Amino acid sequence: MKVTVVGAGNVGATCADVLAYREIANEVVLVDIKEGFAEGKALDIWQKAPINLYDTRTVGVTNDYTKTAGSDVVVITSGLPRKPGMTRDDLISTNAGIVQSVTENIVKHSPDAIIIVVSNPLDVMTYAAHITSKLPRTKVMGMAGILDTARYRAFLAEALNVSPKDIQAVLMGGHGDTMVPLPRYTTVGGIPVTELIEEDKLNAIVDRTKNGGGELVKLMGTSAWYAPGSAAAQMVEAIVRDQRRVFPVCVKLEGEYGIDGVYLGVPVILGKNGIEKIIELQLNEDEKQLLETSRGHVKEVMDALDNMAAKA
Ligand SMILES: NC(=O)C1=CN([C@@H]2O[C@H](COP(=O)(O)OP(=O)(O)OC[C@H]3O[C@@H](n4cnc5c(N)ncnc54)[C@H](O)[C@@H]3O)[C@@H](O)[C@H]2O)C=CC1
Ligand SMILES: O=C([O-])CC(=O)C(=O)O
Repeated sequence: MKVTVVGAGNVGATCADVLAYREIANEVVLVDIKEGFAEGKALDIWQKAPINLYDTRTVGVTNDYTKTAGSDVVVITSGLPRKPGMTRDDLISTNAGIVQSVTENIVKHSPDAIIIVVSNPLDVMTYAAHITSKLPRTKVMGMAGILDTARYRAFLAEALNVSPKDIQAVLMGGHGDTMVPLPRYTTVGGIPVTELIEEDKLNAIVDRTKNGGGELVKLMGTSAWYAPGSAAAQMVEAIVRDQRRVFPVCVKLEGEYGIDGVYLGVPVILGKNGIEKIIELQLNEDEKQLLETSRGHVKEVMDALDNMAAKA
């Protein structure tokens, strides 16, 4: 299996590293626009192979998409990360152009690839990649839900002093402050989380999860990469190994949850064809309201992108 990662920065290089050392692909091609940058990162990852014992070949290129030809999966991480004081939506004007031009190059050289978008603002960059690619919606998706759920699970594990391995959870909606963690679908070793933690503590964890990206931006001056890069690699693994894993993934909704034409995180089955199935949960009235707020926000940013395109 051949996987391309576009953007050799913090998230892209981390994703490529996980793909290599976990031998998720035979070949990983790293692409960046900065001269020599992807080549250097790929070489560094390759030089780690004799230490960590893996044989995935890692190749770096500067904007040369011929080397990406025939990729089975492509992860797009190219674009600006936010700085303290910015929202993800502030990145739209720069990142939309980058994501669109990268997608054109990808599809030209790997017409059968499944595309995983990571660049922010995530839901709207998934929209940009999907319309540019002209691929079916099952083959163009965004990574955010695994990351947001992982943050939620990590905070819960800390609060309950249990292993994060035993926390199962699902989270829906856009990748932003309006994301919708679902305590009703959160379990700890099979036990509903609501039986193990007080309501106010759980609410505080939900709020911290919603601001999880911003918390790290404030601490580091740029956004996170270890968990995001690993989350994207986990999606690649589910596809190339046809694992049929159940993850929250950003995809274009076409009537599911009563929503049409908006890109939102929902639970899906991920396998060799990409999105194998969208799972429709029976949400209660409160959850439906939260999802509707999230839909409204993502739709506003999608409209902003359409307006930018109309003026261009
Ligand atoms: N979906 C999610 O949950 C997450 C999304 N992100 C987003 O991922 C993106 C990347 O973040 P980082 O890796 O931290 O940023 P970074 O600045 O470390 O890396 C971005 C890389 O993209 C490259 N690039 C820019 N234009 C390009 C083009 N046209 N072709 C190829 N490469 C190009 C840059 O040279 C740079 O090396 C940001 O938009 C960030 O907001 C970050 C974390 C989580
Ligand atoms: O916060 C950011 O800008 C990057 C991101 O999406 C995240 O870490 O959740």
